Amino acid sequence: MAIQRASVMASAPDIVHRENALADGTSHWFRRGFGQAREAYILFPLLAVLLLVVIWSGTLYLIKVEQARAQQAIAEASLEVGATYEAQILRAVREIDQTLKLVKYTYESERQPNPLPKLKARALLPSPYLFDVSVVDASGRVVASTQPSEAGSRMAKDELQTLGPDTALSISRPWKSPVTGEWKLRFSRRLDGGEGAFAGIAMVEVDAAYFVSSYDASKLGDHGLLGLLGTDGVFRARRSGEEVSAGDSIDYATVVPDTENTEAVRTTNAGDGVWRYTSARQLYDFPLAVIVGLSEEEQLATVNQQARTYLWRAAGGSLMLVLLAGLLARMSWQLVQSRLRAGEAKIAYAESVEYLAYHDGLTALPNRSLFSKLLSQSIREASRYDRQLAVLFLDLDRFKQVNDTLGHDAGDQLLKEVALRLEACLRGSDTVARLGGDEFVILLPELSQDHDVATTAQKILTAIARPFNLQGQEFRVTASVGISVFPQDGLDEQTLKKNADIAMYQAKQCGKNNFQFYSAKLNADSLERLTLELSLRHALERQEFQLYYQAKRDIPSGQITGMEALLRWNHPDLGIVAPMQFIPVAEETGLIVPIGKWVLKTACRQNVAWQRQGLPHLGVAVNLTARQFADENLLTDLAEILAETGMDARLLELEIAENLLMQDVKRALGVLTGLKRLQVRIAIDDFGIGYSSLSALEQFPLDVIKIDRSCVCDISSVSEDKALTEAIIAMGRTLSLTVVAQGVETKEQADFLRDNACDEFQGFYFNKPVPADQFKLLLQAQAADTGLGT
Ligand SMILES: Nc1nc2c(ncn2[C@@H]2O[C@H](COP(=O)(O)O[C@H]3[C@@H](O)[C@H](n4cnc5c(=O)[nH]c(N)nc54)O[C@@H]3COP(=O)(O)O)[C@@H](O)[C@H]2O)c(=O)[nH]1
Repeated sequence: MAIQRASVMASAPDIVHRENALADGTSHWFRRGFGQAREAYILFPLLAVLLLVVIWSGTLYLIKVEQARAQQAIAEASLEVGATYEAQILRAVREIDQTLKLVKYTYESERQPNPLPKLKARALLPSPYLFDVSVVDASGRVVASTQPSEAGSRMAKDELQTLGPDTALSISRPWKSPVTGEWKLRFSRRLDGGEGAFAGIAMVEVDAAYFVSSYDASKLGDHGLLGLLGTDGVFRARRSGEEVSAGDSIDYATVVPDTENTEAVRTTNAGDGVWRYTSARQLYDFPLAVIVGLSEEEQLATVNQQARTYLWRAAGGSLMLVLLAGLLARMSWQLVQSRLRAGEAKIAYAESVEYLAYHDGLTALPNRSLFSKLLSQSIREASRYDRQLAVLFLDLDRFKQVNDTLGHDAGDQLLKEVALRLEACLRGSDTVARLGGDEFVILLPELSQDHDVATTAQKILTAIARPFNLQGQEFRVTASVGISVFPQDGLDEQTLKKNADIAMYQAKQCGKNNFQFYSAKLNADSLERLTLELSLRHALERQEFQLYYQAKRDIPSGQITGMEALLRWNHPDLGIVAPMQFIPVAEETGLIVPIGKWVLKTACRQNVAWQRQGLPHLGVAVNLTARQFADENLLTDLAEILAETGMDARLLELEIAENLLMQDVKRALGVLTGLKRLQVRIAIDDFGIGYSSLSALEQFPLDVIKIDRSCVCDISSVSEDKALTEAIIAMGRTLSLTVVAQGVETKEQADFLRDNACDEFQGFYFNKPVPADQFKLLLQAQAADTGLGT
């Protein structure tokens, strides 16, 4: 099957269209990109990354700010401690210098070689525990000292000479006491003799540790620094934690600023490698500077601890965020996947539904619906391009025989094999479809000459005629093919199919295993007959049948005692078609068998429904034709219908024409016995027009005799009919049969039948056949009148 498409030529509008399409495509990709980003499984990780950036930049910024603030605080603290330390040192050095000046003054003014006792007596000397005050003569001999052990000792000459000529306060380099091993410092002033001659020195010796004793661990920590530095770059005293040292030297100029505005500087000491915020101040009056250093590590410990806490919290938060985002993204991904899977399943389901809607389940060929669409489309194209097309209707000639003898599985196998052979005979552009049963239809969408169709049709007949191997047996069937050609045999799908069907019927009439082209020369009668037959074939599946019901009434009481189900055909074009018109056709074609089964089932189902609705339990009569009566499946079908509908068999009555019983008495007896075994009631229909004798009827298990309408019609005027009717009533009574008079149209006829004790009558005088819903009203009215329910 091929679907043809018109080729499209590129033109200016096409190019514009293509450019627009390109722009559309680009924006489509953008839209798609944004659309995807909106998907939760992408959005969550994106948000998580964003939050991570916020968390970490916030955390790092906070740490940085706090550290900067802390560093600033350390620098300020360093300056503050430095200022305090400077004041302490100034006080101490001034006190020492003051003492020296006193000693000098006393010595020089009073010319006393030992002024110390006098000064001591006046409490003008500092505590001997802190300072050793001594007087040294020009030869270097200690002539007086607050430290008794010092008196009489000597200073080295060269040492004295370094101090000698200077009039200012002299501060020695630190040295280690050989006695105590402590670092010592000496402060001294020159003593003048008469006429300014060098007379010696006054000196104060102090432990170097004294100058760093104000080291406060609560402020300076274990690695802080207090230092007293000489302008010569030599530390007079230095303390870090508990460790006191002196004598090491540094570059004074780089450490001590020569301005008033000092500031703390971050430096490291080569000795201990500790980074400190160091501030240094030069003493105003003395050749000394104080240095204070705060260990960066110690001072920032709290802030660093805080920073670590921040980092841990950020890390913990990040981990939770990543896990949460991962979890949500995973759930969302799974949701998307399951949505996709559900979507795919829906598409697959829709595709399979669509496939089933348009294909035959057995052969996988296109079905009637798809064929109709394809045919309509091909007709449109053929008419646009002025082409011909052909529709071939194919019906297998002996299919029923295969089904009946080999069974339905073999029948199915045959149909599948036929489908394959048909496809093999056709071109890719042709279509073969199965309409149902053994009917196939073929569309040849492009014809050049008529004989193309004939060639194809002959090819098909030859292919079908080849033997089939069914269940290990070789089996032969033939086919009849009818052909209609567009446009001469029809301009629309329906007409082409109908005419191909008529042509196929002609092929059957012409001895089967041949093909026939549709001919408009068929005479009107046969065409009408054919048309009727064709429509009748589809009437069941198209649900065009309907049952009417006619009441049977009890003569003495006038009550409805039962009903007869009568078939009506609601033809889409012809309207209601009377049974007399179509039942002979159905009988001839065998269609009466499936139609009759439908009637039986519908009548039983309706009867049970009325009973369930609380209406009286009345019998229903159904007609059987000769072909139905001869059908070998009659009893089994009937049993199935009774079981399926739940119908009480005793309420079902089958009307059989009198002549059917007499044609083959033995067989008729067998069928009737079977029916009686099922407990179904049996009525002889149209009795009186045949010539059955009482003795002939006696042999059959009957329940009802229905007097033919032709007898009833003239009972009031024709004496023979009157006599015949009286005789039938009497005969029925003798055989204990219920006698029903049909076709009662007048009051006279009714009165006559009442007077002659006929049991029941049926006719237009009382009720015409009506559809089920109207008949139900009759039953309800009667039930209301009599107050009878079930
Ligand atoms: N196998 C089946 N045969 C059926 C079925 N339904 C009907 N038939 C056969 O068709 C025959 C015509 O039936 P229908 O046109 O329905 O006519 C029935 C009544 O309408 C008609 N009738 C009833 N009373 C009167 C009347 O007073 N006057 C009058 N002119 N006609 C009347 O009689 C027909 C019923 O006859 P019968 O079946 O003999 O009781 C019909 O004869 C059936 O054989 C069907 O489902 N299956």
